[in-house]
Amino acid sequence: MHPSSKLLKKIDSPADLKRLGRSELPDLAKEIRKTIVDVVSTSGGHLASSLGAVELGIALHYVFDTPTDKILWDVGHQTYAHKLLTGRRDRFPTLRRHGGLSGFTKRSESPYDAFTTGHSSTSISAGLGIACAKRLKKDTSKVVAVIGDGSLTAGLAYEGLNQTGDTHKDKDLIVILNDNEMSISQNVGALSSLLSRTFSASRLQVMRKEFGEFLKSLPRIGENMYQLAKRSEESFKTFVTPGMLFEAFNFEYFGPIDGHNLDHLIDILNNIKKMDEPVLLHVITKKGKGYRKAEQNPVYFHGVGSFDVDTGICRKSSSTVPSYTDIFGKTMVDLAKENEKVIAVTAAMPEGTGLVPFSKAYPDRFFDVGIAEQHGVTFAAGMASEGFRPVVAIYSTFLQRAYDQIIHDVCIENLPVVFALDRGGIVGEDGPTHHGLFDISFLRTIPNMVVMAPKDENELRHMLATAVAHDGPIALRYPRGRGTGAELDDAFSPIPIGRAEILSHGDDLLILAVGSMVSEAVCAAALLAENHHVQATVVNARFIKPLDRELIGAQARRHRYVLTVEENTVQGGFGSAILELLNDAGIKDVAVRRLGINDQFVEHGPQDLLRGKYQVDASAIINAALEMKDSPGLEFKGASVG
Ligand SMILES: Cc1ncc(C[n+]2csc(CCOP(=O)(O)OP(=O)(O)O)c2C)c(N)n1
Ligand SMILES: CC(=O)[C@@H](O)[C@H](O)COP(=O)(O)O
Ligand SMILES: [Mg+2]
Repeated sequence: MHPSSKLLKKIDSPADLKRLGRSELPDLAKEIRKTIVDVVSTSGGHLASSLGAVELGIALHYVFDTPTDKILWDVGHQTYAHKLLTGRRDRFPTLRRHGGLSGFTKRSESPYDAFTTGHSSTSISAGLGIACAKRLKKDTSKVVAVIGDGSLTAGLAYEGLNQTGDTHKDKDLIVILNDNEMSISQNVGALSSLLSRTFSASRLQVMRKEFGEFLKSLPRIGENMYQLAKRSEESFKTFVTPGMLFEAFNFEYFGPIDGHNLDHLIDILNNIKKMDEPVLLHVITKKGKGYRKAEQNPVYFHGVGSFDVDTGICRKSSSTVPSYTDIFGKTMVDLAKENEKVIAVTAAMPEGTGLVPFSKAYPDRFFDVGIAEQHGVTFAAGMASEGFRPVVAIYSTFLQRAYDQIIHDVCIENLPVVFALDRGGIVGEDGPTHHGLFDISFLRTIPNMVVMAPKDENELRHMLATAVAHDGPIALRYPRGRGTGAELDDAFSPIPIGRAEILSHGDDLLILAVGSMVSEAVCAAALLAENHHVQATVVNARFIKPLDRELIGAQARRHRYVLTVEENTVQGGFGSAILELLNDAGIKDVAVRRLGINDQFVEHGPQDLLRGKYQVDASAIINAALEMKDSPGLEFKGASVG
C-alpha cells in the first residue's frame, strides 16, 4: 500500500468510509489510485478500467448500506477500488496471485461481492433477480448494477433492461452506466455513437446552472420561465442524450454526469436511492483516470502485465517465441491475401485475438460485432450462406455463450464457418470464469462440426489453412501464450481432415495427446525412456473430431496401456472420444487412463502452476505412466499381445 495512504489505511469497511467528510474523499481517491497503480504494476491486472471506477466505488459505498444494499459490477474487472474499500486493503497485494484475491468479484471472497463475475453483461439480469428476490422477502434494501458502455453492447443486457422495465411487477433496480466510450478497444455500434453524442457532462452542467440562475433572476416571470425551460430542457436532452433509449425501457434516466465528481455523484445517488422504480444513471468516466500512461493508452492498459510505473513499459519476458495469437493474426492476413472470401469476426477483442493486422490490411473484411458472441456467430453464418469464409475469432470461454447459434445457425445448415478459439485450456490469472476448459467437450458432440487442436504454432498455420478450405463448420483451439518455438514452414499444407500423426514409437505405452499436450507428451516420453526404461508411442491426434480411427485403432491394438492427455475437462473430452472409439472398435484388452481437468473449476494462478496442479503437464504424464507400469497385474512387457 502506498506509504502516504493516511486515509485508506483507516478503512476496513464502508462504515469507516462513511466516517470521512466529503472533503476528504478526493484525497482518498488519490490514495486508492496510487495503491492500484503500485500493485498492478507488480502483479498485472485490469488497470485502466479500475482507475476509471474509483470515484464510483467510493460514492456507492459512501451512499449505500453495503453489503445489505447490493452492488453488482459488470465483468468485475473494474473493482479494485471496491475491493480496497471493503476490507481487502491488506490482501490487495495478493491480487490475481494463486490463493490471493480474484481479479473479478467473487461471492466466496467477500460479502460485498454480490455476484461472481468475469463474463460481461450479466449485472442487470442478476441484479434484477436479486431485486425481485428481495421484494418477495419484503426486504427494501437496494440493488445497484454498474455496467460499462462496452458491456451494454451485449444482448443479454437488453434482456435484463426489458424485464426490469416491464411494468407488471414493481421493480426497484438502479443501473449505473459507466460510459468511458471504450470497450477493450474503442467501443462500437449504434449505441456507442448514441452515447458519445452526449454533451460533455461538465459543459452541460455549467450551461444548465448558469442559464437556470439567469432565468430565475428575471423579475416576476423568472420562476415560470425556469419551469418552461426545464421542460424544454427535458425534450432537448432526449435529443442529445440517450435518455430516450432507456426511458423506452421505463427507466427514469439521469445524466450524463461527471463520474469523477464525487459531490455530484453522492448528491444524485442520495436522491436516486429514495426512488423505488427502475432508474438509470449515466456517468461519464475516463478509462485509466489518474495514471497518464493509461489515460493516453487505455487499450494497452486494459489488461496489462507488470510494468514500470515511470515509463509505462511492460516488463516483457526475454523469449522471442511468438504467441499463438500472433501467429494466428499473421496467418489470417496471409490467407486473406490468397482468398478474398476470407473474412474475420471478433466480439470486441481485436487485440486479444490478434486480428489488428487483419483489420488494418482488410478493413472491409473485418467485423467487430461488439461484446455480442451470439450475434457474431449468427452474423458469420449469414455471411457464410452467401459464399464467404468467416473466421470467428473468440476466446474459448466466451464462445460458450453462443452454443445454440453454433448448432442452430451454423451446423444444422453445415455452413463453412471457422471457429478460431484462442485461450483454449488454462489461461492463468483470470481464473475459473476465463479458463477455456470445455470447448472440446461442447463442440465434439455437434453433428457436422470438425474439431482440431494444433501441437504447435506451425501446425496452427496449417490447420487454419485447412479450416478455411473446409466446406463446413470447423473449430481449432489453441492455448493462451507463447508457442513451442517450432520452425514455421513457408508454405501452407492443409492437413487431411481426421488425420493424426505418430511422433515416436515404443512398445510399453501409447500416449494419445492433443493440442498443447503434445509437446508435454513428447517431453514425458523422452524422460520415461531415459530415466525409467519405458518406451512410449506418442501420437499427435490433431483432430478430436473426426478421430483418426484407423491409426488410433491400430496403435491401440499394439499396446496394453493407453494414456490420453488433453487441456480440457475430462468429462466428454478427447479421452472420452478415445474410449468411445475403442469400445466401438471392440478393442477391449487395453487399460486406459485419461489425463485432463477432472470435473472441477480451476482457480486463478500462473498457467504452469495450475497445469502442474491439475495434472496436465509432462510430469503428470510420467507419473501416470509409472503408476500404470507399477499397478498390480499390469506390467509393461514389450510388444503387447494381440
Ligand atoms: C462475454 C464476454 N465477452 C468478452 C469479454 C472480454 N471483455 C472484458 S472487459 C471487456 C470490455 C468491457 O467494456 P466496458 O463494459 O465498457 O468496461 P470498461 O473496460 O470500459 O470499464 C471485454 C470485451 C468478457 N469479459 N465477457
Ligand atoms: C476482463 C476480460 O474478460 C478480458 O480483459 C480478459 O481478461 C482478457 O484476457 P487476456 O488477458 O487473455 O487477453
Ligand atoms: Mg467502457
